[in-house]
Amino acid sequence: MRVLISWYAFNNDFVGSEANVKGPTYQFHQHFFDHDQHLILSSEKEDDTRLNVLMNRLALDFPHHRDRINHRYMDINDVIDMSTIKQKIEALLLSMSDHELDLFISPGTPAMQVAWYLCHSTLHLKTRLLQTRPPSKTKSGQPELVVTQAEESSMPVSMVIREELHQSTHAEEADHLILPSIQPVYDRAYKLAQTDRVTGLILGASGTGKEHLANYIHDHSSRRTRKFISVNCSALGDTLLESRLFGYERGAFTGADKRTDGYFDAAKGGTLFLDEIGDISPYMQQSLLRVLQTGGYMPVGSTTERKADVRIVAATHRLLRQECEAGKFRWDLFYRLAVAELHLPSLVERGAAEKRTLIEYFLTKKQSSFRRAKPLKLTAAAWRILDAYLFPGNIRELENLIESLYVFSGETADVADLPDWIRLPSSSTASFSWQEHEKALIQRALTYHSGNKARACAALGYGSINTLAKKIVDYQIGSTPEQ
Ligand SMILES: Nc1ncnc2c1ncn2[C@@H]1O[C@H](COP(=O)(O)OP(=O)(O)OP(=O)(O)O)[C@@H](O)[C@H]1O
Repeated sequence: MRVLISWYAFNNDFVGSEANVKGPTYQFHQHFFDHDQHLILSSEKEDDTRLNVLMNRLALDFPHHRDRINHRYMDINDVIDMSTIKQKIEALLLSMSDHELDLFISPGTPAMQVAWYLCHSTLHLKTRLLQTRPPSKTKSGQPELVVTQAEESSMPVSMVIREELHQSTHAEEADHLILPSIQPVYDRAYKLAQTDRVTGLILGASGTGKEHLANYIHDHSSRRTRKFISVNCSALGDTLLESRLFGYERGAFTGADKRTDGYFDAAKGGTLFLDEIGDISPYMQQSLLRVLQTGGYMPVGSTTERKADVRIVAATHRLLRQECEAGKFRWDLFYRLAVAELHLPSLVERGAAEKRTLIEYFLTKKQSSFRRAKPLKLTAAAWRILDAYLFPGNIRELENLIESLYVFSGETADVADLPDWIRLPSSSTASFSWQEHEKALIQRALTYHSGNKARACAALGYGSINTLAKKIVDYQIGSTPEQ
């Protein structure tokens, strides 16, 4: 779909309280509009009388455009605040990234125009910058449409950023294995990284690489020289999570003997990764929503607000939309977080060929950390068993398995070197239900480690014991695990 997007011109699109037929928006419709949609942006929060006047006039004079004209309230307090304008239109453009976007830049304040230029040159979306030349400035006496070429040479800032990114991409390349099934996710993540503060929500089962992807976003953004801080939200109760995130003043609670900065301070200028966001309480959902809405936060026990200068990337293994539908997670927070939603597939969804490539990748990658002269080899029989195994713990389980093979095998790993639960699958692993498989695996790990949750958790490769504890409840695994 071809979409035209523009602000309206506060002065030029109006004569008094009427729409100006010589104004840029009207003229565009009269001479050049052949789009599937025109999205007119208003800086107001709601109820914009001027916008209504303009839209009514366009609908009246160009009835065949009527159904194609839409509007969006952008809620911009200060129309010369370039950074806020840029942030808001970045989010808008990313949400429409599947379309061809013509950015009509003639109407709007200079700050709005610069923001269009920056978004066009840094987001790598299918955007064109359009301007109109009024009849008084053309030889023909007719208005002309100009497609503005924002060459990189006219964009020194973004060029510098891109050059640095290019170098860092090379440095990081070895750590990211981007195979075809996740290429589109990483492409979207790259575009997200090019924005400054747009939030991202990564969805995917445990061990699918959510934190890895969040790291990739940070490494490819202009924030990469600052910190990437990862917080496992499910591991901390409300009070602890709140004081860790926002910091606290001296005397804020018993034991708070000195003023302490939180993760929002520590990650200043960088990226804050909120893992297991789906597990936070309604109270913390409200607190985070406030930060995302106001851009500020208050340390516990303080009355002074601090500005939050972080990009938030959140992740969860939960089906967050369903959690919202069930009333367990706030929709308003969901939408604030999910400006860019990224979904990582499980290993089962990624197919046999990619699983093999991942095994080979980790066999090679771990060689140097285990100081082996040659990469570990697998016998054909061991390969057959791994081909049949579904790896419910996804990449993390696969990576852990290769590490344990390096620890316990010689130059070649054979069937006998594989753990029991992989070598001797029970009838339940013949099932292709991911949940059944994971449940069986947890039961076996608990049996194997005599019910010791910490050891079972490490063997399963879960990031925290809380993840395991929750799964035990979710899957209704009894205290006496099945054999
Ligand atoms: N694209 C990739 N290339 C190379 N290694 C990867 C990739 N994706 C994930 N990994 C590796 O897989 C392991 C698991 O990834 P990660 O910790 O990001 O998963 P996760 O989804 O955040 O897990 P959890 O939900 O349990 O927190 C890590 O060691 C990570 O480095």
